[in-house]
Amino acid sequence: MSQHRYYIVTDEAGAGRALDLLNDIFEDEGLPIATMEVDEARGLWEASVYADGAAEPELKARIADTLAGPFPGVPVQLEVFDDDTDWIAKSLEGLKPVRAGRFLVHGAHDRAAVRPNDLAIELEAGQAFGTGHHGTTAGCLEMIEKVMRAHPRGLRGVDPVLDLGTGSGVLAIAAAKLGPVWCLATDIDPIATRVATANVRHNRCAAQVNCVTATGFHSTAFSRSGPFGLIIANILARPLMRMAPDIRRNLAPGGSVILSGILASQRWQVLAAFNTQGMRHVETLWRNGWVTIHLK
Ligand SMILES: C[S@@+](CC[C@H](N)C(=O)[O-])C[C@H]1O[C@@H](n2cnc3c(N)ncnc32)[C@H](O)[C@@H]1O
Repeated sequence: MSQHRYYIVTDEAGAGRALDLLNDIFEDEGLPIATMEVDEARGLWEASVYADGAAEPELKARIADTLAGPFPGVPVQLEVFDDDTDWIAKSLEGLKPVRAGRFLVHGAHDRAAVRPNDLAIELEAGQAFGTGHHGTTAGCLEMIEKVMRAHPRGLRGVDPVLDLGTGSGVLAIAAAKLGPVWCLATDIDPIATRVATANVRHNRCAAQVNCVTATGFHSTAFSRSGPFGLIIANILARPLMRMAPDIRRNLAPGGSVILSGILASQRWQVLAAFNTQGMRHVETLWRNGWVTIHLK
């Protein structure tokens, strides 16, 4: 199936503003929205909406309408990815590797950037979200390191880990690179599960990470592998709120939850949904208009 990316080129602040506006309109339709830096020297960023299937002139027009006020004269551009396009590899082209805490997420072309103390995650080409360039992924990487290093019972306190909505597998790989924990990585999208499996192998974490296709908690893999000491879920605010009772049920006593895919404006609603399940807020990280929340 082909995929389309509708995007505008702007600066960092503009990309953040476009991200908020596009999320307000298109989040409910489940369309992935992302910002990324495309030219560090010139300070250029792109804000993009991704959609599957045939190009939709109507969608392009709605995006243009949404952005017309704050971005007068800035055209909405269209890029088409066909089945053979390595779009993650493409999104990594020309981009510097991303640092988040001790992690360095990079493509094969940037192996030389890895420093001796980095926890390097090399992502193979694939059709799944999670290159580290999105604020939610970077926020989760940073939070995973904080939570896993600070646990009073050490890594035993977070083992096993669940990465719900694994995409490229980047967060499960990050958890595995921090130490000897076992991780269940699930995604609703079988293509993502396939890509994650390949990335897990490529990063030599296959003994620690098992990738499974599942919608929410609808799989016996959860009861077989859980309860979990750490649940990481970078999805979107509404599905996360709906899944709050399931997340709580699958959490081990004293366990931690890291949530992302949440706009700053949605933070209180998400916290309320998880407070109702008896969980309390520990810390929030902000990145490019997105928040990453740690609860216990
Ligand atoms: C924003 S991406 C996050 C990918 C990666 N974990 C990261 O942090 O970069 C969200 C992922 O969640 C998956 N997803 C969405 N709804 C889901 C659900 N109900 N159950 C499992 N996975 C879901 C999507 O297919 C997508 O791969």
